[in-house]
Amino acid sequence: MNMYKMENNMYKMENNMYKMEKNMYKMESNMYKMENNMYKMENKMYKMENNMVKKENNMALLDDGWQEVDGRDAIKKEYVFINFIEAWSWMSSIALESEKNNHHPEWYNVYNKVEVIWSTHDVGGLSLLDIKMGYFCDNTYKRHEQNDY
Ligand SMILES: C[C@H](O)[C@H](O)[C@H]1CNC2=NC(N)=NC(=O)C2=N1
Repeated sequence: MNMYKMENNMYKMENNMYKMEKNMYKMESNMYKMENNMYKMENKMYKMENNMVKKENNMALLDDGWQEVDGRDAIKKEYVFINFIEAWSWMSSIALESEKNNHHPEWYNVYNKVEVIWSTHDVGGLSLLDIKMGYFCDNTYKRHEQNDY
C-alpha cells in the first residue's frame, strides 16, 4: 500500500512540476510584454520631450520677429540690409550653412531685403532644423550692416 501512495505522490509532484514550468513560461512572456510596453512608453516620452523643446524654441524665435506663415506649418522673417551686397553676402553665409545641414531656405530677395521661410518639406512642417537655421540667420545677421527703417 505504501508503494501505491509513493507512486501516486510521484505523479502529483511531476504534475506540479509541469504546472510550475507552465507558469514560468507565462511569467516570462508577461515580462517580455511589459518590457515592450516600457519601450513604447519611453519612445512616446522622447517624442513628447522633443515636441516640447521644439515648441519652446519656436516661441523664442517668434519673440525675435519670426512669424508663423498663414496656412502653413512654417516660420518667416524679413531682414533689411544696408544694400544689395550686404544682403547677398548674408545669403551666401546662410547658403553654406544650409548645405552643411542639408536644409535649405525658401527665400525672396529684392535689393536690400530678404524674406526667409523655414519649413521641413520632408515632414510637411516645422522641425528642430528649421529652428536651428532660424537662430543661425539671426546670429549671422548681427554681423552684417543693417538698415532698420
Ligand atoms: C533629398 C534632400 O536631402 C531633401 O530634399 C532635403 C534637402 N533640403 C531640405 N530643406 C528643407 N527646408 N526641408 C527639407 O525637407 C529638405 N530636405
